[in-house]
Amino acid sequence: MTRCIALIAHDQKKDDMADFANRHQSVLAQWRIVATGTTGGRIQATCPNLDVTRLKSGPLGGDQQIGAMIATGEVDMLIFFVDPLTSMPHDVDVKALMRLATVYDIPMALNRATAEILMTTHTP
Ligand SMILES: O=C(CO)COP(=O)(O)O
Repeated sequence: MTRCIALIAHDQKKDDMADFANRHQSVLAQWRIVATGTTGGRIQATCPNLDVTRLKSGPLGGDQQIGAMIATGEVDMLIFFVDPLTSMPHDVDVKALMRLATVYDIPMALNRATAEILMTTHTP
């Protein structure tokens, strides 16, 4: 079964995520991709050939959905470009997602430098 990668970016990091997805399009195409709603929309607009399953927007439960998918073994790797300089109403959801990625010990990149490494070291 194709392994699944989750892609998420906070608003200030969405340009970065769109660029990242564009540059790694051929590798990402080998994964099943899930994303929070707005991030997924940006990725699809930049990379129309990628098949992206869009969940709810982060503040409306998208982080929690991805956390649940980690808990059920449906998400194998998380790339989350976080904005460390803006406070978020759904900060508790973000923390819960990171906690579950840690509990289930899946590869998790929270910035681009680490995401770049995961793209070269982890295959679906
Ligand atoms: O807020 C987010 C993650 O916490 C991202 O959600 P969106 O991709 O819907 O903006």
